[in-house]
Amino acid sequence: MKPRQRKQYFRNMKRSDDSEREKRRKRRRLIQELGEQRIPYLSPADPGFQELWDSSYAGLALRQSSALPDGLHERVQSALITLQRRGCLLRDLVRVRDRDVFTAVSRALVGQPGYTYRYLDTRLFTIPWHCEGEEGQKDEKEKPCCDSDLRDACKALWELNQFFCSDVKQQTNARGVKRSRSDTENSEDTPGEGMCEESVKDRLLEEKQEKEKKEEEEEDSGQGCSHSSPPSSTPPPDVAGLVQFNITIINYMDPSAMTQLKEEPYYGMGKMAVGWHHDEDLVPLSPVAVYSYSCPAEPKKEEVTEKDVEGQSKEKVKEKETETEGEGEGTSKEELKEEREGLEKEEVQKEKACWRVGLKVAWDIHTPGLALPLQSGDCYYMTADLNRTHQHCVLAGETARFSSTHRVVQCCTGTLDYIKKRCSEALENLHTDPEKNTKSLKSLLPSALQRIEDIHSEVEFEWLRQYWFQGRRYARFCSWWTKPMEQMEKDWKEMERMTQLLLDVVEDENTAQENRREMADVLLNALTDRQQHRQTWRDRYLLS
Ligand SMILES: O=C(O)CCC(=O)C(=O)O
Ligand SMILES: [Fe+2]
Repeated sequence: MKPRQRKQYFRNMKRSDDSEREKRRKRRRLIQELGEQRIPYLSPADPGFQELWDSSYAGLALRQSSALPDGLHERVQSALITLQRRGCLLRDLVRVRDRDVFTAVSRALVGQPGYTYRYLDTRLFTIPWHCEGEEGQKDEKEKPCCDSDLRDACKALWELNQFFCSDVKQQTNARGVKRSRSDTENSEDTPGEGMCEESVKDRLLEEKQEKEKKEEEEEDSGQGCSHSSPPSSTPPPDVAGLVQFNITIINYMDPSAMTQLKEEPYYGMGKMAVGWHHDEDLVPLSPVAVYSYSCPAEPKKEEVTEKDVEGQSKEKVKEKETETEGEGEGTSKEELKEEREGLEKEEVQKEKACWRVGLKVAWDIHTPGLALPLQSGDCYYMTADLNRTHQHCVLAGETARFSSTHRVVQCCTGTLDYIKKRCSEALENLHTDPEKNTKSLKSLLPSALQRIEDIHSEVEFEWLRQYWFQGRRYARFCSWWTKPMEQMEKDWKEMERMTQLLLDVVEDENTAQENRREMADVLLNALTDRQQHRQTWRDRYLLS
């Protein structure tokens, strides 16, 4: 970071502290205003549900389980169970509003070898999936990186991915995604998964205020649009007519094992497994495809099928009817009203037994929310700019449930190939004298030194520490990352060496005075930044 950038960085940090405080104050005030009020939301049984979907949630598509080949369901479901049985699904420690929290759902990232996915300050490393006809990914010693059980599981997820790649495209073409009225609105990422307590409660009203403020600012500056364009190296989401999903995050949660699920606070939709969020780190406008598999958690629950659950609640309704009839003497208006309310409650209960995805328009407290129930095997797609203009959450049902969420992750700075290239670039500046076996820096140009120190920090904080923190927990099942990370650690040690060499130059009285000052600047900035970041990571380790 250049000194000017550094100042800006700290100024921004201070500003974001101030705005956090300001937001908290606003939040408290708004919570009071909102009181017990709830914003309406619609479910399939409500009149106007389809119209609302068409008008305000047009980028959402449901694919019922029957759209997938039977064999694929079986393979995918058994793959998900394998991942869970093998202990691959773990709760992530993510950062939300300067705090480290565990996600309620357990997760694993499966996808293109060497890819990572970054969300809420946490980088996940892929368990590689295996393509048709391939023997299985080999690690550097040419041994398969996972055992055959896991390989088959990942292969099934790759197959599902292939299905989604072509099906999403067809669905989008067939339907011709209508532009929702929110298309012209701006959105900003709000804290996502793992979002907790007071944070969700007030966000909606706050969003409205922020949006108004933003619009004013934009009018002032004459800008129409505030979201940034994709980096130029980002491939388009759809190459040659195909959507290229490159990773999937597997989610798992058994609600009976969770004691503290948060209530959805704006609409009263029920308990949330994943709080309101936009998906992060995706190629702009790329779709997301989700496979939902609800399964009985405990062996003893295995006999209770969804049909049984439905049957049971019908039984109860019947019992009620019988009781009322049994009273014989005719029913008063009040009694009828109570009766109806009782039945409505039953309906709501029944609806909440099912897992659902909840959607809302970002920056909007007028459009009703949407709650879409998902039967086991159902899939849904979020297409066009739904993920940008809307937020989604996952509402827990009664059974345990897996989901496989396929995405087109930005790969410009998140792949092993990318970071390896960066390391080589930095190490090119290190010269080894073969005779004396001493090392020295080739270029002492401040811009070159700056670039190297930036790479040094990137390797340490975006890769090594992220890997030590959460990534290497997968090494037990899959050796794919082990060697590359060892190599990266060696490269990092060389970079530490280079920083030491730079210090030697700066301390050397024979170095020209003018250059010394500039070099010292670069060095001091890098060291101060790293010291701060290292402290943040120490705190994270202590909490984990
Ligand atoms: O499980 C789902 O249906 C979606 C989960 C989700 O939103 C996510 O993982 O980002
Ligand atoms: Fe999501």
